[in-house]
Amino acid sequence: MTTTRGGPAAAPAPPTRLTTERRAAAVEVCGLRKAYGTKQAVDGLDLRVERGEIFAVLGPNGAGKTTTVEILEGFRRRDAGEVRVLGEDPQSAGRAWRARLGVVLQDSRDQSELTVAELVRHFAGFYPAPRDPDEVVDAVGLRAKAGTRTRQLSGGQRRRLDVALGIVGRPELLFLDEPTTGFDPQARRSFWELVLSLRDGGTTIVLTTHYLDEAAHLADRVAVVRDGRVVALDAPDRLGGVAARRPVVRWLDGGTWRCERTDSPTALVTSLVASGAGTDGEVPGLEVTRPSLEDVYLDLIDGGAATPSIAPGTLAEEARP
Ligand SMILES: Nc1ncnc2c1ncn2[C@@H]1O[C@H](COP(=O)(O)OP(=O)(O)OP(=O)(O)O)[C@@H](O)[C@H]1O
Repeated sequence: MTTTRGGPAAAPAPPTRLTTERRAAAVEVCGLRKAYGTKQAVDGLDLRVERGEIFAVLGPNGAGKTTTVEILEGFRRRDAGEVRVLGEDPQSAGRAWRARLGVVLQDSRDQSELTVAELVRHFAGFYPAPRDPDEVVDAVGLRAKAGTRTRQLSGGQRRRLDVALGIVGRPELLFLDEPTTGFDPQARRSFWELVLSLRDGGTTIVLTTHYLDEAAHLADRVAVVRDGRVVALDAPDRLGGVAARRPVVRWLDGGTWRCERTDSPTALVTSLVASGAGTDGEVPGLEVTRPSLEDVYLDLIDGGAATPSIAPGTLAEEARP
């Protein structure tokens, strides 16, 4: 499996045309637009998801993520732009195309008298080459609940069942919309392992999530959507560019918190020690941190509320809670 990592550019280069080559990309979107009345929900969005990658779509509430993903899934019509999903236009693609997709929606409330194993078996019957239903139940960690009626599942167990139904058809492309909402920490971890194993088995995954740690752990690349457009696209550890990732050194100086963003934290710490910052050779409160994906994301969407805006190489005082 080839894991695609992003190129050096922080901002996405808009595709100039969509290719007609079937294996070219899992998803290609160019100039996508969609309005609801006067609300422009998607406003010229471009992106490209490579085959075999986990691609996370991040953005604040109302940014246009669900609208975009629903257009890709063929559930919603666009106003303008070009879209290819597995080489076809979702607006005109047929049942054979749909069978190549797996969709795990944000909100599935259907209650059933069927047991977990029965429902997964039932769904497997819709696809030409399904996975073994029992193996799928195992893979999502529901073996102990295989004989339980689905209406008796907890929220997190129901979400695992949704994932089972999404993958039983052996999809080439899997859409996961906020898949771990309601999961306990252990369930999230084991779900992450499942998603990675699907990717390693060749499934392309488009993941929408509000959990930045989830995106950081899973995604090969992330797109940040704001106001219906992609404002940044890169690997999680490269998003925002080098400057956004510059380490921050914090320390206490005579009762005042100070911090500095620097490319050479070791040199700064050495100089602090040499300058006798602490009476016992220790620098009080010393901390060296690298902005997390969450810090960079918050900077991208609200212009810097998350991290102190410190020019490289300058000292700054910082209020601390
Ligand atoms: N069916 C609809 N009718 C009218 N407006 C809608 C409809 N669906 C979405 N919108 C509006 O379009 C904008 C984009 O919504 P969308 O659901 O795509 O955002 P989102 O990024 O998925 O948000 P969230 O993170 O809250 O799920 C929002 O302003 C929303 O209120």
